[in-house]
Amino acid sequence: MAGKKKTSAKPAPKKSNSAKAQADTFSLVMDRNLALEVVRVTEAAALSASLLMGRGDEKAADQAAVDSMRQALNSLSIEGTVVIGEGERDEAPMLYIGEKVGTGKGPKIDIALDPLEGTTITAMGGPNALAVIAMAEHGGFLNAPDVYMEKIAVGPGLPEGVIDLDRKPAENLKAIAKAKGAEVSDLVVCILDRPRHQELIAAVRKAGARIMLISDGDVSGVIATAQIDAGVDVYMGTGGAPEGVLAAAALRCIGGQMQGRLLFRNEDEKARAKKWGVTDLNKKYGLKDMASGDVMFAATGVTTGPMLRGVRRFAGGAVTHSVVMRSKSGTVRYVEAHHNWRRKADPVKLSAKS
Ligand SMILES: O=P(O)(O)OC[C@H]1O[C@](O)(COP(=O)(O)O)[C@@H](O)[C@@H]1O
Repeated sequence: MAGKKKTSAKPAPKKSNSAKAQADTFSLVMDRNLALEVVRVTEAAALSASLLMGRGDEKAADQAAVDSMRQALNSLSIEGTVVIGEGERDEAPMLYIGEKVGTGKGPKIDIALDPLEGTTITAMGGPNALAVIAMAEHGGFLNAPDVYMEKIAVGPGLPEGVIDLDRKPAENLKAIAKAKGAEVSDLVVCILDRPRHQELIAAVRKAGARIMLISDGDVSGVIATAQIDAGVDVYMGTGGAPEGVLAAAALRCIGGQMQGRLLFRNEDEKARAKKWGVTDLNKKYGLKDMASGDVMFAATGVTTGPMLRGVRRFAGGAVTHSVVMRSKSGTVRYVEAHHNWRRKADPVKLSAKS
């Protein structure tokens, strides 16, 4: 009958247990190798951007990171597609949304990236700038347009549903404090220091919680909620939607809860979202709506922050500090790499030549 799938008379022989185990091992090894390869990509971007730290030129710092990240990505054995990148093709010539990256031979992978998360931070020599990338199986990331996103996030170990974007800040804080067996006054809320957050800041203060205002970099602001040493209990506020997806990828790996909702300033932004397949403009996205399936996240510090140390350069080399994590295994691996330009040429100088 038309439209009905043919079934073969003989069922396909079942894979023997050992063949299946072999296949699983292969995919595990491939993934593991990729996780370490991916760190080279963020290292390359961070090394390049770090040369422009404190030089007051945001564009140059971003461009340096983009060039190096792209070059490093193209050496990976993957069939990669950028889904969260530097912008749409007509406005971003490199690492634009839809750009194919990698050698083209290898697993089909969707990529969310921000070669320099914290362009202003880097230009000013401030803390906490990162080179960031996340990978997922095809279709694993929300195709978030470059608009704002309202976000709320907490770290692992709290009951599901403890946060809700539709609740007032005071209600969320009360629920988080109760779940932690603490007082609201014990909590620290990380918020981007922006005039648009005046009302939120006032509400959090009225509720009695403490606040850590950050000048930029809400990917690390969200991740901080999952790091005991960072001293942040909850992230609240509005930042970039692409950064929201990157932060969600990280929380999928280390645990935690996050919700996000796209915010549109005009009809053009709404049209852009529709173009990327967003049908419900008011949807409240959970972690898995933003980053699903097996997800990998890697970041290298450009400047020092609570999660990662920044690039340290010295005669003949540099030291980078990175983190790589996978949702499948939950392993969080910190990588301190000592780069020796006497043995391996400085990638920054190499990319300047090409
Ligand atoms: O500066 P705005 O417009 O408030 O946007 C907030 C976004 O900017 C950042 O602070 C920095 O982003 P860039 O590195 O692209 O400049 C993000 O972390 C955050 O999501």
